[in-house]
Amino acid sequence: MVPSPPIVECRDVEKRFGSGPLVLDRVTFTAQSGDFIGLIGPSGCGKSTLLRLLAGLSPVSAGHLRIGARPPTEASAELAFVFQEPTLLPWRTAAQNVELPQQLRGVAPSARAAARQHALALVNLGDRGAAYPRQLSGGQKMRVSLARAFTLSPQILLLDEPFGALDEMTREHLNEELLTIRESQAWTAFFVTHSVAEAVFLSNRIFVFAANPGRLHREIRIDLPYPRTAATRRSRAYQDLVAEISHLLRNVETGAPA
Ligand SMILES: Nc1ncnc2c1ncn2[C@@H]1O[C@H](COP(=O)(O)OP(=O)(O)OP(=O)(O)O)[C@@H](O)[C@H]1O
Repeated sequence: MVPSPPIVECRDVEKRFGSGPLVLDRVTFTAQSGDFIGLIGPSGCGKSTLLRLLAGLSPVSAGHLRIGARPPTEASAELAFVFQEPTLLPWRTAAQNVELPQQLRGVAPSARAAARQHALALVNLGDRGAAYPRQLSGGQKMRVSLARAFTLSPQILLLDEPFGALDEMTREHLNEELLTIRESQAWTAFFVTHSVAEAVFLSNRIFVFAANPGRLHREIRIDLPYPRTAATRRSRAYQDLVAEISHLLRNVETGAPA
């Protein structure tokens, strides 16, 4: 069988801002369609910067970065970005926030309405479209933010600590919902988190970054079967992986040998 071409090809990518220090040093990996890649590492190791490079929001300083064989700036229509802050416009309802990207792209109102309703239903907010952000909980606002990203039918979903500000229970629910949504959607995810447990739960691959300069230190495959559920968190295999990767991360943070 001929292997399918990677959806992301990143080879010897370097990044520095202006004449500042090297932020990312020779980062090399490929991602296959459907990968769920968790990015973890010490503060300042360049995780968010890598997402911005993938999104074409900032140029690489050196190296080769392609999204579906194209430079990131030519692939922006295939990407959606979800940030830690839900970034909703307070004067628009949840539904109006969700449809904003399509409105900006000139999509006709009837097609917008259908996509909006579908996306809100996906995140279990089908009946809250008329609510304003101030009337929603933190978890619901993040669901709206996810729904807004899904209306773009992205091939690649870039998530920068999307659940970092939420309490643990809400975060665990949203982790499970995200994986359920993934069963019906074909996106590839890059998910930045400071939580090893969250990264292990969601990902089939974890990239552990080291800092100064930021670099890809180690890749770990997470072979736990999908669908993953609350029972996954109770499993020995899951807990062992969380312990092992937490230990690795502590060593990366303190500079001890891995
Ligand atoms: N626009 C910018 N101009 C200059 N330096 C920047 C810019 N954006 C990021 N940096 C620097 O790049 C380095 C990596 O930042 P980045 O936000 O990518 O790290 P991170 O791993 O996501 O950190 P954290 O886990 O704390 O969010 C930091 O030293 C940061 O100060």
